[in-house]
Amino acid sequence: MAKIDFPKDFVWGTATASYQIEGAYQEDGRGLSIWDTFSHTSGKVFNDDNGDVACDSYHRYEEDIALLKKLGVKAYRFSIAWPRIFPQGTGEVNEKGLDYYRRVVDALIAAGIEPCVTLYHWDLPQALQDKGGWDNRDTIDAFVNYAEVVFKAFDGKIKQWITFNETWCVSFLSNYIGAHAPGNTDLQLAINVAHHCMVAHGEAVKKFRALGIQGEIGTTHNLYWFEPYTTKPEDAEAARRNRAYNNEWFMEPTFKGTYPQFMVDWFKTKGASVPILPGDMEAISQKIDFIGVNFYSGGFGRYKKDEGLFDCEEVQIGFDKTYMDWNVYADGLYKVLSWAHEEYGDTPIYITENGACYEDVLTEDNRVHDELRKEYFKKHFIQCHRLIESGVPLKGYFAWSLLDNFEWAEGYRKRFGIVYTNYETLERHPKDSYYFIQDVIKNDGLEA
Ligand SMILES: OC[C@H]1NNC[C@@H](O)[C@@H]1O
Repeated sequence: MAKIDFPKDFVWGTATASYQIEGAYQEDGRGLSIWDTFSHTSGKVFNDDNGDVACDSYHRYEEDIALLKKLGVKAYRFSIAWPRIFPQGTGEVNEKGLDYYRRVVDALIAAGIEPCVTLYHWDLPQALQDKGGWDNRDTIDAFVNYAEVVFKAFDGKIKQWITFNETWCVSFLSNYIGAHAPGNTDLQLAINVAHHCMVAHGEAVKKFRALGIQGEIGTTHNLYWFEPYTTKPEDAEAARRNRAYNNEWFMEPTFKGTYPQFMVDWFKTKGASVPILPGDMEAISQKIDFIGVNFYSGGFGRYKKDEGLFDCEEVQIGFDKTYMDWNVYADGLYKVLSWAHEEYGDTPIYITENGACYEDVLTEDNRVHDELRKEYFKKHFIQCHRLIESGVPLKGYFAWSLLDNFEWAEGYRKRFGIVYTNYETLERHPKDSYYFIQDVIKNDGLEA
C-alpha cells in the first residue's frame, strides 16, 4: 500500500438535485413540475413514491450544510428548481423561490463552501410541458429567460454553473425509453428533445457571456464506457453505437458542432433525423469553461441483430454489481475520460457525479457500515488519481450523493447517499463512506 496524493487545489464535493431532496412541493409559490405529475401518476414510480417531502431539505438545508462543512468539501453541487423561480415556466418571477436559494447560497458561502449550481436537473415546469415541453422550441427561450434571472440574482455568489444535467436522461431515458418524466416512447421525439436541450444549453452560455456573469459555465453529460466483447468488426461497430448513444451523440455537438455521422445514418435507418435549424450547431458548440461528467458504470457488448436500438446485446463478464444492477467498472472511468480528453481536448473536466447504490442497514446506534460503497469510492478515486497523473485535466470530483434521496423511478428504495436519510424522522446519519471521504479530503489522498 502506498499513499496517493491529489493536488491541493483538487475540488472535492458532493452533489444533489432539487426534486430529489427539497420536498415542500407546494410551498412559497412553487409551481408543479413534470416530476410532480409523473410521480403522482400511479405505477410510474416504485411504491408510488414521490418528491412531495423527500429529504425536506427546503426546511433542513442548514443541517445539510453542517454535514458538508464537517465533511470538509470545498464545493457543493445542487440544482435550482425552475418551477420555484417561474411557477408557470415564464412570466412573473416568484421572489419567494429565489429567496430560498439566496438562503442556501449565503449559508454555503458562510460555511466556506463554493455553490456549484445546475440550472436544469429534470424538473421542467408542467405548464411548459403542457405546451410541448422540450419538443417545442419555445422552451429554449423560456430556459434562457429563466437562466438570465438566476444568473443576475446570484452573479458573484455562484461561480460554477452547469446548464443541464445528463441530457441523455432528459431525452432518451424520458422520451424514448419512457422510464422518466414525462414518460414518452418515441425516438424522433427523444432526438428533438436532445437537440433542443443542447441548443438551450448553448443559448444560455451565450447569455452568460453577454451579461458578463462572473465565474465559469459548462454542462454535464453522463458518459458510459462500453467495449466490444470480441475483436469481430460487427461487435466493435455494435459496441461503438451503444457507447455513442450516451457519449458522442452529446459530446460531438458540444465540442465539434456536429453530430456523429455514423449515428445520424443509423437513426435514419430507424426513420428519425435531427431537426437542425440554422445557427443551432454554432449555439450548441459555444466554448465552455469545463465539462461535467457523471460516471457510474460501463460494460461489454456484441452484435445481435434486432437487439435493442443498436443491434447490440450486453455480455455479462462477471463484474460485481451495485443494487441498481450496474457493473462496478472503475477502469471504465479511466477509459472514458482518457477518450474524452483525447477526442475533445484540454477543456477542464469535473466528475460531477459518481457513486453507488447498495442496500444500507441502519444499526441500533445509527451507523451504516457501507463497506461496498467505500470500496466503490476507493476504486474510483484511484482511477481519478491515475487520470491526473496521465495528464487529463481532471479538476474535481462530486460524490453522488450527499443524502439518500428520491431516486426517480426507483423511489426511496435505492440509496446512493454517503449520509443515511431516515424517511420517517428525516434524521440524517453519516455512513462509514462519509467518514472515508472525510479522511481522503483531510489527507488530500488515500492509501491505495
Ligand atoms: O442514478 C443516480 C443519479 N444519476 N445521475 C442523476 C441523478 O439525479 C441520479 O440520482
